[in-house]
Amino acid sequence: MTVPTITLNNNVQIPQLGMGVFKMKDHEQFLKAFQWALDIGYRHFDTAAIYGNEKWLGEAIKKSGIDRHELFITSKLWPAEFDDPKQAFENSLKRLGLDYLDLYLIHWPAPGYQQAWQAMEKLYQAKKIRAIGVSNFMIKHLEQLQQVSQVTPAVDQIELHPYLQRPKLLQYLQQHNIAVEAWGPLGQGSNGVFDEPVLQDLAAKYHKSVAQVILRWHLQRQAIIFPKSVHQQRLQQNFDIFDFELSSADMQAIARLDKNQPNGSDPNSDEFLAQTKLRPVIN
Ligand SMILES: NC(=O)C1=CN([C@@H]2O[C@H](COP(=O)(O)OP(=O)(O)OC[C@H]3O[C@@H](n4cnc5c(N)ncnc54)[C@H](OP(=O)(O)O)[C@@H]3O)[C@@H](O)[C@H]2O)C=CC1
Ligand SMILES: O=C1CO[C@H](CO)[C@@H](O)[C@@H]1O
Repeated sequence: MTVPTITLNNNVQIPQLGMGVFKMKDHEQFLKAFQWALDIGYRHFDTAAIYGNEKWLGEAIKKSGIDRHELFITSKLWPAEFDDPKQAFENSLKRLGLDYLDLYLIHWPAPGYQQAWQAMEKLYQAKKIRAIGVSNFMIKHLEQLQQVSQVTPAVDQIELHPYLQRPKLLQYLQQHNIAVEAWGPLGQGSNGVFDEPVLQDLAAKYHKSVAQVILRWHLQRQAIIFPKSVHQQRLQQNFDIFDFELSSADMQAIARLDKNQPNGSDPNSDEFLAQTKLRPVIN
């Protein structure tokens, strides 16, 4: 089955479902999970320099023999590398063994992101990246960026799940033609969302798992998703979400679960800002 695509604001097509590779720390497990994903039909992979596994992704791609043009590969610029985005980008490409990226994102809106964005615009204009975007940007960051940019971000990759739905930000992104990417679409497997009775009832109603109901909800909100799993059955399950549709009443029932409750870091905290100054550990 071919995953449906979303058309980004520069007409690039992105598969709406992919696989994320955050916290995939074991080499053999990584190679296995990638090949399972490819066999199931995944073609979109989301990584970042800070995940420390770009090299493994490159190795897995090469080993699989798949045509590069069939894949959609995203990586991200970590704030400690805002001083030289071109070098950081080239290092990512080298680790991935690729000669272009499909999507490259500013990972967090840490100080210096406007200048970093301008450097990314140059890489985009030089056609080394098919699309550029941002991650963890709130409305105020997008407005500040607009003042210094020539290129509108193609996507904003933000934490989203039933307990963190961000309706105002989503409305802003839609109005500005910026596609939504949901990170932690399953609440990172740790925020209790799998135990939510409303979702469990919907899972029983549609004969699907809670994870599938959540992922389907994201799709129907037009979000691009890349749930992470190192288990073959879960990778398959997370892919089997195109054969049912949640009713609008059920979409509304999930909308009522919003608690505005993030799992991720507060980008304004001292702890987080200190973390963004650490250079990625590269394998
Ligand atoms: N831009 C940013 O700041 C961030 C981006 N990301 C990106 O988003 C991707 C997805 O987010 P992520 O943080 O991984 O969290 P997810 O919401 O994708 O959850 C992953 C967790 O859920 C478990 N899981 C996966 N599928 C199922 C299933 N069907 N049933 C039960 N449990 C399941 C996984 O376990 P197991 O592997 O054992 O199956 C893992 O523990 C990342 O991999 C990364 O690419 C993530 C964080 C921040
Ligand atoms: O994508 C992410 C996961 O890894 C980082 C930390 O190691 C996070 O800060 C980031 O948002």
